[in-house]
Amino acid sequence: MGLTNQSTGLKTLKDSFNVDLQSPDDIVIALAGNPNTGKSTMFNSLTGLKQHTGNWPGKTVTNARGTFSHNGQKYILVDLPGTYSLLSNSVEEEIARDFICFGKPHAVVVVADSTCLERNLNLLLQILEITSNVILCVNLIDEAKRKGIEINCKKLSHELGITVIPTNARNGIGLDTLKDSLHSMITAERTLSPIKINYNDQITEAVDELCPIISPVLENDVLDIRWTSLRLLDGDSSIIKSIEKYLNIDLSSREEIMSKINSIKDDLEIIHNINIDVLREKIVSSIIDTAESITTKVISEHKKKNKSFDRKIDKVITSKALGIPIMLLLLGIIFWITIVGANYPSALLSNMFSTLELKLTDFFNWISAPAWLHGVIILGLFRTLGWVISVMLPPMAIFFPLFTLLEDLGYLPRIAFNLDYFFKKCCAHGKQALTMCMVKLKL
Ligand SMILES: Nc1nc2c(ncn2[C@@H]2O[C@H](COP(=O)(O)OP(=O)(O)OP(=O)(O)O)[C@@H](O)[C@H]2O)c(=O)[nH]1
Ligand SMILES: [Mg+2]
Repeated sequence: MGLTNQSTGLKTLKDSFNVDLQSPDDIVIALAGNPNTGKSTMFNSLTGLKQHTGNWPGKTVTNARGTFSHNGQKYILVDLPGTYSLLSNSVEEEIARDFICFGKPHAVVVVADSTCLERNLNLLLQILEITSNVILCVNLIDEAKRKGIEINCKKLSHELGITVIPTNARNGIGLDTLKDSLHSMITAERTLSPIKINYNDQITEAVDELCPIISPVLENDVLDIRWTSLRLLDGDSSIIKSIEKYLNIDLSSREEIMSKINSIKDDLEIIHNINIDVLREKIVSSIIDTAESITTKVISEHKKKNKSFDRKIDKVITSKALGIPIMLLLLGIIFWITIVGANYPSALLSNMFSTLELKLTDFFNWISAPAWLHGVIILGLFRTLGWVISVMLPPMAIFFPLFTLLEDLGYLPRIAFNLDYFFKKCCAHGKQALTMCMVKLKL
């Protein structure tokens, strides 16, 4: 397919996404996927950078960039925020969608969590509607193995019509194969024809009717016309804004397009009883059905005792009745251990600094240092440093390991789940509780 010749989007990449290509031969790769699937871990392994990673969803909130070379070819890797779809339900979804649509990366590597493949395929299928240059990394294979889940990657590749690589981003397993596959993709002459989502007849007819109207307006090859038509029909106003922002085309002022969209929508509602909500529901269920049918063909699950035990624990710690009390109790215990436990090392450190201060004062007296110098260095700098260390260090040294323990046990996403209801009330998301927690502690 010779992706090195692709030039569309290079200007947009630099101007809008701050991805500066040193040479026109540089290849831009986007890392996309559901939250918490190991994208940043893979990004760090490939580029040697240190993007923030952790065992809860929603850590990466903006695009991060890094580079690596393979077989003499330079690759620019862009780590996108984790998203469950590209239907612009959140800012992260818009960031990821806009980069894939308008940044026109040469290829997209979708990092999927192999322990819940079906949910991850929903996003993959949506990305395949926008671009065919996609490689799927079935990540966390070690976790899948532990849970008795077996994925037939060869069959999955055949079903999807794209390259599928089993990976363990934490240990770097499969990353060499990924680099080789990227190399083959950019040098290959053949065009990929991956699987497409099958929508019902009424939706397909509606899209077919809108495509010829949209096609001459949008620049050649910039956006997939069918995908764009579907977004316009399902009332996604953010795509109109993004088209204006990145392509400088104001669709909302094109009378012929807007009236055609409205007349198709009216026909769908009057003739087929498909209003905008039903249309969205049908689009989403077509994606889910396709993902489900593929998953059942490629996955085999051996029931393991520990899996059902995990589920039982999950049911209790996220239940309506016990979820919040258990969370408050656990966080209360951690808070108590942090505060009470920190008192002892704090007192020790404080005593140590007081003794040291006396000794240093004796030393200053011995050398007959002026009072102002003693005031600045000992009573000012040294005493403040001593206070800060004795007060701040012990709680941090206790809290962070405990927080890491909760993270490794997988409890943090459960906290986000339990708090989601309350955060939603103020137009936020439960996962922000964890980010808030980290920011508060860093302060
Ligand atoms: N066991 C195992 N853990 C992994 C693997 N890949 C990543 N992880 C862990 O999974 C967690 C999430 O990884 P991240 O790289 O932060 O995930 P992300 O997809 O960037 O997450 P968001 O930015 O929130 O979307 C971290 O604790 C990683 O160490 C893997 O292959 N196996
Ligand atoms: Mg990340």
